[in-house]
Amino acid sequence: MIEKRKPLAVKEAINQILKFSIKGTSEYVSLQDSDGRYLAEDLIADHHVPPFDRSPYDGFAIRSVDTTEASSENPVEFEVIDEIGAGAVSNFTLRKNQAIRIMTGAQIPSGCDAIVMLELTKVYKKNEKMFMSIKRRFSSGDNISFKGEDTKKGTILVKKGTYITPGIIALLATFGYSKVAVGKKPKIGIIATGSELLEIDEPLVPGKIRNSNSYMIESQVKRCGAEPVFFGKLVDDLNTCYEAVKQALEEVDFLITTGGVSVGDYDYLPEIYQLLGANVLFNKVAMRPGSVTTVAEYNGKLLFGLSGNPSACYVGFELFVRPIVRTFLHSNYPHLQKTKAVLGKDFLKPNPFTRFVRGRMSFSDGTLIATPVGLDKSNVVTSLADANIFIVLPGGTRGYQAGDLVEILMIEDQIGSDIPWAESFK
Ligand SMILES: Nc1nc2c(c(=O)[nH]1)N[C@H]1C(S)=C(S)[C@@H](COP(=O)(O)OP(=O)(O)OC[C@H]3O[C@@H](n4cnc5c(N)ncnc54)[C@H](O)[C@@H]3O)O[C@H]1N2
Ligand code: MOO
Ligand SMILES: [Mg+2]
Repeated sequence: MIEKRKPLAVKEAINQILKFSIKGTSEYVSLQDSDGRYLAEDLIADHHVPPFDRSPYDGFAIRSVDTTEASSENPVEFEVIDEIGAGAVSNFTLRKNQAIRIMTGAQIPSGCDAIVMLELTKVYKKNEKMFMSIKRRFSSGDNISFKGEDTKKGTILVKKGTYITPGIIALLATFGYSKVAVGKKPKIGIIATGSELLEIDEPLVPGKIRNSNSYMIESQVKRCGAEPVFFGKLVDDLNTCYEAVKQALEEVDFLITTGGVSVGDYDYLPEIYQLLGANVLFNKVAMRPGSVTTVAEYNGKLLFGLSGNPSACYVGFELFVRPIVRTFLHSNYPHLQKTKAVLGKDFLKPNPFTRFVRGRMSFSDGTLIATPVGLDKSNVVTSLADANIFIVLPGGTRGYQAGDLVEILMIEDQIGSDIPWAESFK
């Protein structure tokens, strides 16, 4: 008799897995290599920015008090006593009606309390000396970029657990982080099972297809910030697969298998979990695609038994593996971001189980549109190329029409969410 599996609600399935989520260790990498990683320590300003009062313009440093009488009819004359570019510091202190020619980024000279842009001055020479005149008044503080106006020393600028973007790289460089503490990438083992699978460079022969899942998973593993370790594609043979799974488990933090997880004659994963003595958390989820997704725990390590069907495999990864990886990486936002969008075209299939329709988001006049892409079948591979969202259609509904408001999960977003999106789902 075929085993009858009891489907678990998606929310329950994710909660079961999260119980086994762990934070990984951290490591130091060079600033350039920290791109796209997750900060393992707060980024703190260790000095004021800017570190000194500086000029935001190319112009002249003056004392505003000397401009009190300046007007278009009464230009006020200044003697130019020095000139400095960014990086240079003037040794002079401004006295009455003196100016220093100063370029953008240079430190404000002592005595100066305002900067006049070059365009507002007339520059001329008299008796071998440089002069300039201005025709308007300036107030103290005009055009000065003050020390600490960007940020003050000691401010926590980015919290640990944040995904490192180019803007954060700029801050890390500003504060001299030549080495950056980041969450260590988990090693994720990948095993593809299936006697029908060909290598990607093999020609097609009757009954066989090329292995696409393991490459897809490798790419998903990298997209979510982990390190893939491919252990090969295996024929459907119990002993071969069991030995490979057992060996791989010793070398990785998490293991993903694809295929062989359903109830068929050559689906050996259920037996492998038994032989290992692994604790199966669930082997059926009330969702489409990916209802056969199985997750087991073995000595604290999670084994993700993803479906062999490409779309089901893809969805299973994003829903179940991604939050575990992101937690491991110290992210404070391990969950997929969820938002609402307007359905771009009819989706009339009734939904006994919660459905994760591969879709693409776009904007139209400021409205977020979610359009299903390709055939909505679990064995379909082509729809994945265009997908950047899952449209979540809750179980027990009769289908949806274009214009309906639907919830979407953003699978290409790197920031994530601290709110488990599945909380509101059955
Ligand atoms: N009697 C039942 N049959 C099936 C059930 C069920 O509940 N009762 N569930 C169906 C569902 S739902 C799914 S999903 C699939 C899951 O199958 P498996 O995870 O056991 O995967 P396989 O049988 O190994 O392969 C399924 C399908 O996927 C293709 N495949 C496998 N690996 C790859 C790969 N690396 N790259 C590309 N394509 C791959 C494989 O050729 C098959 O076509 O079971 C249903 N059956
Ligand atoms: O697991 Mo299957 O993908 O529900 O079609
Ligand atoms: Mg099968």
